[in-house]
Amino acid sequence: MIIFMINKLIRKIEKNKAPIVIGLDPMLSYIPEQVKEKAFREKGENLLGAAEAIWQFNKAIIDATYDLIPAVKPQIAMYEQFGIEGLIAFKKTVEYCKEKDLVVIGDIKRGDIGSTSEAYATGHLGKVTIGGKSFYGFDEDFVTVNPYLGSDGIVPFINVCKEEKKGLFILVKTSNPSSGEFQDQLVGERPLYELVGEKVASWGEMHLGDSYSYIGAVVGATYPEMGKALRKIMPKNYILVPGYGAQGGKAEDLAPYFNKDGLGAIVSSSRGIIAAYKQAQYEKFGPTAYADASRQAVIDMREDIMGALTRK
Ligand SMILES: O=C(O)c1cc(=O)[nH]c(=O)n1[C@@H]1O[C@H](COP(=O)(O)O)[C@@H](O)[C@H]1O
Repeated sequence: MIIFMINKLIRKIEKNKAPIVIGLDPMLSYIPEQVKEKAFREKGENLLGAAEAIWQFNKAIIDATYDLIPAVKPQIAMYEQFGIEGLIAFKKTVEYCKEKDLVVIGDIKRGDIGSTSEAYATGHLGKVTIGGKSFYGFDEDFVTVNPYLGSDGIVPFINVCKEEKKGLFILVKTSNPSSGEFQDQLVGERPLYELVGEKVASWGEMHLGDSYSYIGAVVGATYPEMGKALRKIMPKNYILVPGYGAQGGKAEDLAPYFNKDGLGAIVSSSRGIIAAYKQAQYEKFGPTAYADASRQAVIDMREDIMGALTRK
């Protein structure tokens, strides 16, 4: 029997005691020289070589951490910047993570009108039919989506999720400094992010896995007061919480994003994990043991967050 990915995600979070996700955002500047040199030697100092370097970099980090974590979140822009070669590295990364039984959240932040959204949803979560056969495109388990175009943009994604037993994380309140420019605007007396949160809650009620909906939300770690309010508004939606670490989000601020059952949120960190070897704290590993530094950073992040939840 195929189970909803949200149920698998929760099961893995509970098993690993780790409500965390590693963001695979491989900027070339994060990749140690020896990895780049080898890739350039083998494939050329060009788009193909760069794509090879990010793939090899990802693979080593996945190998060093997959037993500790429930999920990864590759951010597609970091691959797209290398054109088709980068997208092939994205696809290889998704496939490899799935082989390691990780839940893959494709951070693609799509949102468009109906038929175009349908094509995005098909390409990233569903399958296309060609002749008499069906083919999966990128085949992630969840994707991030932007709700600015309203239901027309979101419903095609929900339909594919229902069919494929996959899921979404819809942007509700983002972690970046200017997120308030639009998201905090009052509509009547309510900020827009709360209205979006209510809509996400109602989509969630209609699309439940076991205990939680497969329609999740994104709420940045950098706005804990808003996180607290949104937790109440969206009790059954899983919240993806980016902004921990590099953007300043702290573990002690994260407890309100979780429900009383200890579930309901998954905290994301990209640079803080994949470029850990560059931080003073992990200096002893050096660039050659970059994947070991990432493993240690995952262990530390898990302890930091679980510690804050226990003190809650
Ligand atoms: O959807 C996201 O993941 C996301 C939403 C948001 O509000 N803020 C945010 O930073 N992100 C993503 O989370 C990652 C942040 O990376 P770090 O700041 O390095 O942990 C990037 O891939 C962002 O695109």
